[in-house]
Amino acid sequence: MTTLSFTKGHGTGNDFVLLTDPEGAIDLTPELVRFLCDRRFGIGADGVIRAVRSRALPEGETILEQEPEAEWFMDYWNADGTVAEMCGNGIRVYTHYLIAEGLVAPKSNDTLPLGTRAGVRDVLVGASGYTVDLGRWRLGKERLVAASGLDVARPGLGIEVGNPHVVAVLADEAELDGLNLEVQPSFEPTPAAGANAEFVVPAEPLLHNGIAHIRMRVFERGVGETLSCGTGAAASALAFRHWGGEQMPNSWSVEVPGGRLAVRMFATEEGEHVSLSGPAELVYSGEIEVPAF
Ligand SMILES: N[C@@H](CCC[C@H](N)C(=O)O)C(=O)O
Repeated sequence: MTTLSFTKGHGTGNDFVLLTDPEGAIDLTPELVRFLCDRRFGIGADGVIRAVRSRALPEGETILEQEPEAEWFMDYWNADGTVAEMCGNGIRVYTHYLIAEGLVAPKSNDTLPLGTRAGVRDVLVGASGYTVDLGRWRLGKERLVAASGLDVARPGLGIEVGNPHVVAVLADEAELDGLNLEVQPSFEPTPAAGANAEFVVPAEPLLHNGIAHIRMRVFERGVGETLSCGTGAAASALAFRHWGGEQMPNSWSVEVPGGRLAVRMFATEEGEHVSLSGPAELVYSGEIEVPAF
C-alpha cells in the first residue's frame, strides 16, 4: 500500500481528483486512475488531473518548445483510465488548484499558459473567475447519433476543440429530458478515436440581450453521462451557430445539469478562437491508501 494526497474539485459538477506530482514521480496507470475515480471503492470522479511540470513528461517537452513559459502541464485522465487531449472544466479547476497550492502566483488579469495534450492553452485569471482560450476550433464530419430514448438517429455535427465532439440538436426539452444516457450513444460512421456526444435544445427565448441560450446534456468519451463538459459546451455553441446562420451571435450561455457556462467566439490573426468561462471549486483534500495493482 502507498498513500496518495489528493484534492477533490469540480467545475459545474464535472468532478476531478487532483494530484500534485511536480517531477512525475507517481506511477499513474489506467488501473490507479480507475481506482481513484471509482465512486464506491475509491474517491469518485469523472477524471484525474495530475499537476506535473511540463519538463517531467515527454508530451510536456514538446509544449515547452512551443511556449517556454508553460511550466505546468495538465495531465488529464478520463475515469476509465484513458487520457484525453483537453478538458475545459478541468483546466479552470486545475488553474484554481495550482494557485491554491502555491505552485503559481498570477496577478489578477494575468494569463497563465498551461500545457495540455491538445497544445498550449492560455487561462485568463480574472477577478471573478477563469476564462480559457480553447484555441482554434475545427469543423469535423457529419455523423448520425443514436441514443436510448430517441425514436430515430439524429444528424450530428463533428466539432474539434482540442478533443472530439459530435453535437445533435433535439426537437424540444421533453426529448432532451427523455434521453437515457446510462446507455452509451453510438455514431454512424464511428469515429476512430471515439467522441463525446452532446445533445442540445434552444432555451426559451433563444436570444436575450445579444446572448444565445441553449441547454445541453452530454455523454463523455471515457466517462459516461456527466453533469457538465466545458469543451462540449463550446462545441455545442459552435454547432448551433453553424446551423443557425448569420443571425447567430458570438456570445453563448450553455445550461448544463451542473450549472451554466459562457462561451465566446472571437477573431484572432490565425483565425477564429473560442473561449470558455465558468466556476471552479475545490471541495476537500485528503489521503488515500492505494493498493498494489
Ligand atoms: N469534461 C471535459 C472533457 C474531458 C475529456 C473527454 N471526456 C474526452 O475524452 O475528450 C471538459 O470539461 O471539457
